[in-house]
Amino acid sequence: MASSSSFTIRIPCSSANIGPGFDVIGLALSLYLEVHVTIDPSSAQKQPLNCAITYENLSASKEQISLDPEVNLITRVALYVLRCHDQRAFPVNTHVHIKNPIPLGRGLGTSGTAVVAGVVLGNELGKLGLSKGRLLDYCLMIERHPDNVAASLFGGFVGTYLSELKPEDIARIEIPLSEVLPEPAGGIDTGKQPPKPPVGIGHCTKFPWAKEIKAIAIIPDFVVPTANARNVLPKQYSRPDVVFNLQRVALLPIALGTSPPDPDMIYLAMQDRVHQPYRQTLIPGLIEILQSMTPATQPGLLGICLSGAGPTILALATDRFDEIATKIVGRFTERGIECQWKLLELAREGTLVEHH
Ligand SMILES: Nc1ncnc2c1ncn2[C@@H]1O[C@H](COP(=O)(O)OP(=O)(O)O)[C@@H](O)[C@H]1O
Ligand SMILES: N[C@@H](CCOP(=O)(O)O)C(=O)O
Repeated sequence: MASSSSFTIRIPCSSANIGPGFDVIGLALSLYLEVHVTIDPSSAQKQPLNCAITYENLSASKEQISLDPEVNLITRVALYVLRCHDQRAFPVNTHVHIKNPIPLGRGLGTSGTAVVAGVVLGNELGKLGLSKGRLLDYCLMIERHPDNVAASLFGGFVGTYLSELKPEDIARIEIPLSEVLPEPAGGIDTGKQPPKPPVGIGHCTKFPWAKEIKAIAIIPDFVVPTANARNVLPKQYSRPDVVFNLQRVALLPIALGTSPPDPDMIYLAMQDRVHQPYRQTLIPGLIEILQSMTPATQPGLLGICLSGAGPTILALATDRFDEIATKIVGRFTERGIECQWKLLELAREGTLVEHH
């Protein structure tokens, strides 16, 4: 009889863009999604798709998270990876226990961590032995901008890009998400083979990070779904706005990698005209909040931006973390918005799997 086994997957959250690096730059931070997995083929319980999900503190989460393995993002992604390798269900009696302290829909990359978790879960359960580069391909079939998933998978401060693909491969990655992920079919296996990702969809480079820099995440008590925050962006940009961002994004890796950090250079390198101005329609007071804090008026502060698609504000600093956070929280409170804040560090290691 097959023996039981267990392992844990630990995925850091992410802050994408860091100002001008829209869909390019990502930062892995020290708040972790954990997925605890046990497989016990000797136990007699019968579950849909052989998988039971439990989620720690589900009642405390304001969002709806499904515990149906066909619907839950983590297990649905794992099922996609397994089905690409002709494995139709989870191993008999798989138990997936999710611990998620990362607030959902706030710009700290929870959908990216869930997608990475699902891809790594599929790889482990199916004993597929996929390389990290290939895992990224699978992530990019679902989360189609590479900044969050690359940071969460590889860790550190990363720059990412998508490859120029052949026309047939472009068609493969542009197919609707509903055709990639198995659609919930009430436990009935349609037997459909999902499309495998082309090889080498996206790539990632790690930049140096100055050891003095820490990240303060000010997390407002409301959700901005990333899809909504992408829908408010224009389809086209003026040349001056594009050049403005290019000039700053070229400076950003040097600015954040130089020790001791230069606050003026970092503040300048974190300015953006491509996404933040448009997202203020969804985040009351965003631009005023960003403009109200500068290294000249706030000692310890290096730079400030929207984290991912928001509404979280990311302030990079070397010192006076409490004071900086309290001021930003106060700006939201004036607008009737409650916040929590967290002091985070760079998560240099990305996703780790530990077998017990
Ligand atoms: N641990 C998780 N388990 C299941 N679904 C998740 C998990 N984390 C995130 N999600 C899904 O991703 C959505 C949030 O994604 P998104 O709007 O991109 O915000 P974020 O900025 O947090 O990535 C959640 O509403 C939920 O549907
Ligand atoms: N580049 C993306 C990043 C989205 O990050 P998230 O943490 O909000 O999911 C964007 O800005 O849309």
